[in-house]
Amino acid sequence: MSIQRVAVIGLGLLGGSIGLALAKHCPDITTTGYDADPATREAARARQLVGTVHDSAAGSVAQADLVILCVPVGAMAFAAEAIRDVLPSGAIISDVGSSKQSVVESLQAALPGHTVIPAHPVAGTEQSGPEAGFAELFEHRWCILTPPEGTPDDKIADLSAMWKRLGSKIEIMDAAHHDLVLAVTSHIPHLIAYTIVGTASDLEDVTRSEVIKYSAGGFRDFTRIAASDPTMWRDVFLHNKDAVLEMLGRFTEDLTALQRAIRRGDGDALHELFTRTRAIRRSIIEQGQDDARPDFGRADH
Ligand SMILES: NC(=O)C1=CN([C@@H]2O[C@H](COP(=O)(O)OP(=O)(O)OC[C@H]3O[C@@H](n4cnc5c(N)ncnc54)[C@H](O)[C@@H]3O)[C@@H](O)[C@H]2O)C=CC1
Ligand SMILES: O=C(O)C(=O)Cc1ccc(O)cc1
Repeated sequence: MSIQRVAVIGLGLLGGSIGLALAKHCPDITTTGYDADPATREAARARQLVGTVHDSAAGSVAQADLVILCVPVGAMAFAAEAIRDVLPSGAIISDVGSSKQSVVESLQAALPGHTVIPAHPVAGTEQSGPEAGFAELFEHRWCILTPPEGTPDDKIADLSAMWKRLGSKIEIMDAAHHDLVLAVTSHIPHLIAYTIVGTASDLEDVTRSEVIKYSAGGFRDFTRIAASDPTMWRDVFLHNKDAVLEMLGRFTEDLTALQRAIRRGDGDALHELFTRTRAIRRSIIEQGQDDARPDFGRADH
């Protein structure tokens, strides 16, 4: 049976975008929603992010055949516990969290006997909150599903079909593998951006105005990433701790090797690495995986 009633818990960037995308691409699907923050519920009503915004999590999921938790990964367990007693028995419970292993564990613990299919739409911006969402966020983007062993195939097919209707491409993988891959492709890049922007602004002989004035190049891209939501990213690092620390160890070794090459004047080592990384960027563009929308994710979006 295809999905007909979707409840969205958490009506910020991701939850709001899902509501708007369902309205755009799946007008046959009824949407309800809830957010713990009353001001966000008001804004969600004003923007019509979902069909009906409820004042309780329980009210929003009572009729749902799919519930999508769109809250920071550290809040997933609380959000799941809040619907435990009212979740319809056949409903799929899913989420959009940026890390998956700890999320699947807490959802299964909070909702025993329910079908849990974690998902990660690899689509977002540095913005957050109910004003930030837009219907096109998921178009041409990957959505990674990490169903635990034993998940019924028809439920995976139903959830995949819905994400495809929102414009996403589907990949299925193990939660632990997801967390390692995303640690190196998303989480550590964010950590580097937070670090470099922090380092630059801490320098005693570089004034804040100089940081702003000369941030036209690569540094400007880092400032966009470093403007990402502090609560969300705190939770990602605390909940994907092992994978992040593993990849951070490798990154630190590589950084040390570069430090040595610079100190020794080893231009060949630098040139070899920069040639390799340039080829990676070019192959991403050739595969059409770069951002086709020039204004996508920019601060002035
Ligand atoms: N921001 C991004 O670019 C992406 C974020 N994600 C993931 O999506 C999730 C949501 O992120 P955003 O939408 O960006 O955050 P957001 O901050 O825009 O929205 C989160 C919303 O959850 C609400 N909330 C928190 N605890 C709650 C609870 N217990 N019950 C109900 N509502 C609650 C907050 O009030 C807030 O409105 C996170 O897990 C994040 O890792 C995934 C892909 C991209
Ligand atoms: O804004 C950007 O560049 C992002 O990288 C957005 C993003 C943030 C978190 C995710 O889990 C997925 C995508």
